[in-house]
Amino acid sequence: MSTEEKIKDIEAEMAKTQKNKATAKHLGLLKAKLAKLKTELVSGGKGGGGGAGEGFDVSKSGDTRVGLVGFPSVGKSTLLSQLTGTESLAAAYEFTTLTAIPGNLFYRGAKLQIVDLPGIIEGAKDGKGRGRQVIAAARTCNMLLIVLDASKPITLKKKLEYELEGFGVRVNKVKPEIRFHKKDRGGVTFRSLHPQRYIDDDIVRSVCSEYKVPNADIEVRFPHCTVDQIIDAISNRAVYMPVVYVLNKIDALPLPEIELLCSYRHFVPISARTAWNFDELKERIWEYCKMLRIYTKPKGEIPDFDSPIILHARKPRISDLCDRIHRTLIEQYKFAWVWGSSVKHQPQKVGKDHFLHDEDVVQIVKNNG
Ligand SMILES: Nc1nc2c(ncn2[C@@H]2O[C@H](COP(=O)(O)OP(=O)(O)OP(=O)(O)O)[C@@H](O)[C@H]2O)c(=O)[nH]1
Ligand SMILES: [K+]
Ligand SMILES: [Mg+2]
Repeated sequence: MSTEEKIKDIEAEMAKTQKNKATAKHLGLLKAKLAKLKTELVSGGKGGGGGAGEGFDVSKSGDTRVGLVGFPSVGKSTLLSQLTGTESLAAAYEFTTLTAIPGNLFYRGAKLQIVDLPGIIEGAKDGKGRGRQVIAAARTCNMLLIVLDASKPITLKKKLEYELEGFGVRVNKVKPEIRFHKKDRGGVTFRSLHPQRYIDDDIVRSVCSEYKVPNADIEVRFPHCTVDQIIDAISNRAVYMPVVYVLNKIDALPLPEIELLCSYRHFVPISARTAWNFDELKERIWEYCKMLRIYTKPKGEIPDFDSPIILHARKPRISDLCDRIHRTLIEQYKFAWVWGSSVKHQPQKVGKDHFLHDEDVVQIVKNNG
């Protein structure tokens, strides 16, 4: 049986199983199986049946990677061409783009790789179109622009999200606070100090057994964790993806409608064809990429504000900056002078564990200098 067929079988079984307390464990197990099979499809696991998760061969370049995802003919390629100057063929027929096309956007001293992707259609899991490869490529991005056609029903957004979520792409969600720790012995222990409506010992155990985890400690630090969240924690397959919804072809819409659509969270209306509202789009991309600009300052000189070092904001420290500048710099590191919002005094002497903020200026002082 192919992976697609197995997925169909499980979905059929889930559909006919009534949801109640007695079936919760069984359903949880089916969900875990389903998640596992779908991951196989996009990660090129065993036997996906024809090009499973092969993705597209685009080497990563630049400081971050932004993917363009959407239904056919919403204007993804037009957007890539206008935003980066790299020509990607655009036309009025569906599936004009058949592979991934990268372009570069230079913004605030950073180089962002924008990747145009083929259109996705409902049922990517069935291997229709290139949905799977598109999703495999989307998973490698640091953020996504979900491009929507403003003249089409906004409910299409839900269908796209459903496809992405099915393959472990968590759209604008934060990683839930679940501690998952594998052990050598002792079986599976599940703890939570919060009320749990959807999961219990049994369900957690069955998800663990599906993922062949015989021994582990699992602690849920919030109320009413879902089975899907437990599956994500145990399978480690989820990617937490910042997403901006780009509402394209706004030039074809009357003004009151545009105003309404602008008010939705995570939405940016644009016209790719006329490059309307690109300034806001770029600012949003920057915000969602969560990157920091650090300006380095050689002793006795002014910092080079044109070419910052870009760090990714999972709280970078001075030591991360050193690693970016040179592999062995940290060995010669004595201290650093920092100007900016991360310090109280301007400048302030800091150690290598100091956390940096966006636009800090740093002068590194070495042992021998
Ligand atoms: N009115 C209007 N038309 C647009 C805009 N952007 C793109 N289009 C048109 O929409 C059609 C599809 O554009 P593409 O850029 O090929 O769309 P795509 O999403 O890359 O399509 P696929 O690669 O086939 O998935 C073309 O005829 C474009 O000229 C826009 O901002 N306004
Ligand atoms: K098209
Ligand atoms: Mg295209």
